[in-house]
Order: sequence, then structure tokens, then C-alpha cells
Amino acid sequence: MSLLEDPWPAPTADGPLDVTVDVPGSKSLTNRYLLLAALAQAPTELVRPLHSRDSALMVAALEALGVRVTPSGADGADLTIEPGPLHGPATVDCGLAGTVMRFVPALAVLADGDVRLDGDERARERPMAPVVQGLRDLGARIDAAEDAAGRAVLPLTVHGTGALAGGEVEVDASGSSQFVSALLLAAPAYTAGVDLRHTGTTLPSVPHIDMTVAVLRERGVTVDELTADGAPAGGTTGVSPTRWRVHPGPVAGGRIVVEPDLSNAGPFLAAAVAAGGTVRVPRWPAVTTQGGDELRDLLARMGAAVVLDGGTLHVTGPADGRILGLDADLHDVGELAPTVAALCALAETPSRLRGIAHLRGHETDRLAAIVAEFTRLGGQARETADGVEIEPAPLHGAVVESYHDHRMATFGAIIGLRVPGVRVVDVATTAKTVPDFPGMWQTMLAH
Ligand SMILES: O=C(O)C1=C[C@@H](OP(=O)(O)O)[C@@H](O)[C@H](O)C1
Ligand SMILES: C=C(OP(=O)(O)O)C(=O)O
Repeated sequence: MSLLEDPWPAPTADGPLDVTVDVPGSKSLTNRYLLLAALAQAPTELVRPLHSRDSALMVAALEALGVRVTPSGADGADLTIEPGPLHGPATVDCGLAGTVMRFVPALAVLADGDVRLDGDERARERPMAPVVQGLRDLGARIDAAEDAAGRAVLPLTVHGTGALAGGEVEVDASGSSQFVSALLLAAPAYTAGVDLRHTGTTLPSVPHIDMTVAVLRERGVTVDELTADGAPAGGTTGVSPTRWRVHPGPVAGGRIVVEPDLSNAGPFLAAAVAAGGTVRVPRWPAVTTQGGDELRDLLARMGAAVVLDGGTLHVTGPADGRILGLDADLHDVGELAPTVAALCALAETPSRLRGIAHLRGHETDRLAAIVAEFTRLGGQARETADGVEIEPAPLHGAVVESYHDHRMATFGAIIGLRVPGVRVVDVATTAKTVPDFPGMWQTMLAH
């Protein structure tokens, strides 16, 4: 039976929730730790990593380059990564994972042979040029396909020589923070490290760059956060960096406990807002670089009671069921937009989500997808230059398209809690970052 032909009936909520949901590990942290483990001087043990399509693709990429990755821990759910020399020729499937298609080429330049990267059909449309050009400027030889506008896209072949000169590079990362993260992550292994200046006018998803800097530092790498003219930035300076200098040097191995994925906690926390009652997420970090932490503020602004107590986040939906619309700039946390938009779709007042033009280059064009699917459900929404505007409207059931986008599938699931007859095409696409979303959703509702 193909899920493409048989859409998933999104369950409605029978009443208020009262449930604790154990959320799997962070995609962004897992894939960064995996990549750094491949460059480390000693083995790395990842405790509670994510096991999903995106992390499996990263593991497979490392294995293709000659890194040994084995299950470990009492239940075999941890991972031990044993680094070694990186070898080509190799073939890497990027699927639709931004972290794989952007980060792995920066590692592949260190292999001693050709590494070919390709991915899903949509992956061939996602922007890649700043990574390819940046690596070329740092000394790499890469052959890449080009889109109609002549920009580099997948598939591509990195002609690795076992080393990369590194040095100074300018990158316009206004399309994705991953262009910066990619070039910083493998930089400690480049001969001169990397001194990267962002030249674009905007920079989305800055917390994800902060995450890259934080994981590098955790592994013992020296990273300077700077302004364009070289003054200190980041940290306690209160100045946003636009230039990062990663010094060449060893990367430490060791044991790392992976935080739960706070963005993937989103649909479950949103369920408390949509259905009423309380959803609790344990192991919510007190301090984190995950942009998903912003959910605490966003859900409170929509009428939820949000309490972080003893490491567990408690979200309680509004007692009268009335969800407030939201006017928010999601530039830093675009990853949360489909989840937030689903709640806006159920809200009693209009919403405006701004600062997220770059979502057009995500798993699908998410602005177009949100508008199309909300309209299909009877709603009224409009795409703006940099976001979406959503008007309250009575909704009805419909078959919601997910466009191979895990977050559009969960968008449908959230709305389905309140709107009978919502069915989601290809709910299995949620496996990109959650191992068993439909099962977790049913279990949550059974409580
Ligand atoms: O580096 C990362 O792990 C990510 C960065 C962000 O990408 P963009 O900057 O393209 O939004 C985010 O949306 C994505 O889900 C994960
Ligand atoms: C944009 C996302 O993913 P990717 O890492 O593939 O860019 C996402 O998970 O919302």
C-alpha cells in the first residue's frame, strides 16, 4: 500500500491532553556532532542521537568516506564513531537533507579521491552555489550541475586531494545559514582554517550558526566571532557577528549527550494549544543554541501557559480554546514556521509571519505550501514578499499535500486535531527527522 495513494487520516483530539512526550534527539546537533566526529583525533560516543532519515544519510555519508559508525550503549541506540583517513571514490546520497548536502562537500574535500553527491529530485533545486563557490575559493576542485540561472546545484563531484588550503572566503548566506555552517564545520582540518565573511544583507537562522560555533568550541576548536572589520562580536558583546575565523587544529572526541530536538517538539507542544490540556517535554535544556527554544515565547504569545520546571517543559493550551493570532518575525527560527502557521490557522485573530523569504528554498517552497494547503482547508492566506498572512476562517476537512516536507505533514496533523476529515498525503515523509511520527502522535492522543 502506498501512502502516496492512501493519505493518513489525521486524528482529531477527543478532549484535553495530559501527556509527556519524549522527543528524539536534535537533527541539527546530531549531524554536526557526526561530522566533527569524522575529523576528531579519537572516537566519539553520541548518546541519544537522532535516528531518522537525515541522520541515517549523514551516517551513510561518513561510512562511504571510510569512517566506522557502530551502535553502542545499553540499548544500541547510541553511536560510536571511529575516525580515520577519508577516502574516495565514494558516492553520497543527500536525500533532501540540507545538513548533508551542504555540510558533507566541505568534508569530502579532505578525502583522497572523488566524492559524488546527489539527492532527491527536490534536492537538486535547493540552493548550493555559495557552498560550492566557497569551497572552490578555499582551494577545492568541484564539478557541479547548474540550474537554469547557472547556479551550482546537485549532483556534484568533489575531487578530493586529502587536504584543503583554506584561508579567507566571502559567502553570501542570505539564502541559508547552512552555507556558513558548512564552511566552518570542517575548517579546523583545513591547512589555514577558514576566515569567512558573510557579504549578504540578511542572515537567516542565526541560532544555527551559533550552534555551529558552540559545537566547534565544545570539541576544542578555537573560533573567533567578529564584525566585518575584525572587532570582537557574539557572546557577551551584544554585536552580531558577520565574520567567523576557525583556527586549524585538532578536534576532540569523547562522549556527547545529544539534546532533544526542540523544533520537533513543536507539533506536540502545539497539540496542547490546539486540543487543550497539557503536553510535557522532558530534558528541555536550560541553555541551548537550538532555535526551537523560541517556541516557549511563541506559544505563550498565542495564549498558552508555558512553564519550564526541573528540566521539563509544560505547555498548557488556553482554557477557553481561543488561540491568539501572531505577528512575528521568524527570521531566526524559520524552521518553526509551518508549526506556528498551523496554530495561526486555528487562531481567532489574524496572523502575520515575517522575515522568512528563505523558506522558499527549504524542503519545498514553504510559503507557497502553507498558503495552498490552508486555502484547501477553507482558510484565507496570502503570500507576502517575506512571509505569509493568515486570516481566521472556519475550516473543513481536505486532503493536505505534504510536498515531501516533514513539517508540512505535521502542519496537517496539528490542524487535524480540531478539524475533522483532514488527511495527509505521504505522512511517512516525517521520517526525515522523526522516526515514527504517526505512532508518537497516536500515543500522545491516547492519553
Ligand atoms: O544548520 C542547520 O542544522 C539548520 C539550519 C537552518 O537552515 P536555514 O538557514 O536554511 O533556514 C534550519 O532551518 C534547518 O532546519 C537546519
Ligand atoms: C529546513 C529544514 O531542513 P534542512 O536541514 O533539510 O534544511 C527543516 O528541517 O525545517
